[in-house]
Amino acid sequence: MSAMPPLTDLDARSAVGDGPAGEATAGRVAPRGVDTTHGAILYLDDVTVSFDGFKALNGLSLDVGVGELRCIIGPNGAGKTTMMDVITGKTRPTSGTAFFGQNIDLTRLAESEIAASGIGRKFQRPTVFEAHTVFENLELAMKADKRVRPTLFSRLTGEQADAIGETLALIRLEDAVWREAGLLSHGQKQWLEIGMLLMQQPLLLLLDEPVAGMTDAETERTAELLNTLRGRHSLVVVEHDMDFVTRIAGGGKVTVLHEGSVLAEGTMAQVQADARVIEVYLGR
Ligand SMILES: Nc1ncnc2c1ncn2[C@@H]1O[C@H](COP(=O)(O)OP(=O)(O)OP(=O)(O)O)[C@@H](O)[C@H]1O
Repeated sequence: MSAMPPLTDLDARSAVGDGPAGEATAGRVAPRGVDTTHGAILYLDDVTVSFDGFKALNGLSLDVGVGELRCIIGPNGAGKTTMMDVITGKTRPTSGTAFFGQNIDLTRLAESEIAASGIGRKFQRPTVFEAHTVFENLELAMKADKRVRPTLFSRLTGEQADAIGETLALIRLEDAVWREAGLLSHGQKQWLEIGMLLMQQPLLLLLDEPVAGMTDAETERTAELLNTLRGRHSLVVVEHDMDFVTRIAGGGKVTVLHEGSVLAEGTMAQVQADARVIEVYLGR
């Protein structure tokens, strides 16, 4: 296990880097113009998605508040993935509206534009660059950020190195910083990918079954990580592991989807006691 060098040395290890001398690129994120003055970051209103007449989403309405960690649960086929696909522009609603803040109409933007506007998505399977180190993965993620001035073939600024150091601490991969990502455990790869998303400073983070395939210890650490992110980012987490959902939901809202729309919404205790939720999901 290689020890992590002081962060001041990190830029010296950088394979790619900053722009011409004197051009500040840290603190680099342009205002993205997401209007959240009404307190919500995501508004889905009466969204329907039909696949050849079959309604994967059927009049789905959902608001997520700024800084909220919203858990989405529901049986297989309830429409959870389709909902994420609508938010990220992968699937267009047949009808209904989807807004990021009050002003950004997600149904009119390309997937890349939505990502650039501040929505990050993590799919179920980790997709890290296996041949690169943990550090390089975080660095590449930061530099893939379209809002950052192109910085290939130059060095990291101190601020960028600090940002990587902070993320490493958050995802607890400081001891693995120079390890090839392909050598990490499944859980570590998942954390690294979350870290890669964080490097792009998303306003809204979508996580699809983040603890699937994790050990109990990894699941516990992931719960701690998400609890740390609560309030700093807005998060939507789709998950089937109810113990995990209980741990990250706290007293916050859990939304239960069923047949493409919201069946119930409330605290974990409230939805767990809901007879309809027990019938279609929890009681199975
Ligand atoms: N491209 C598609 N064409 C036809 N039907 C689709 C398509 N995508 C999804 N569906 C259907 O829409 C429904 C909702 O699927 P979706 O994947 O959103 O559910 P889910 O809640 O994410 O399920 P799971 O928990 O199994 O991941 C399912 O019945 C699925 O078969």
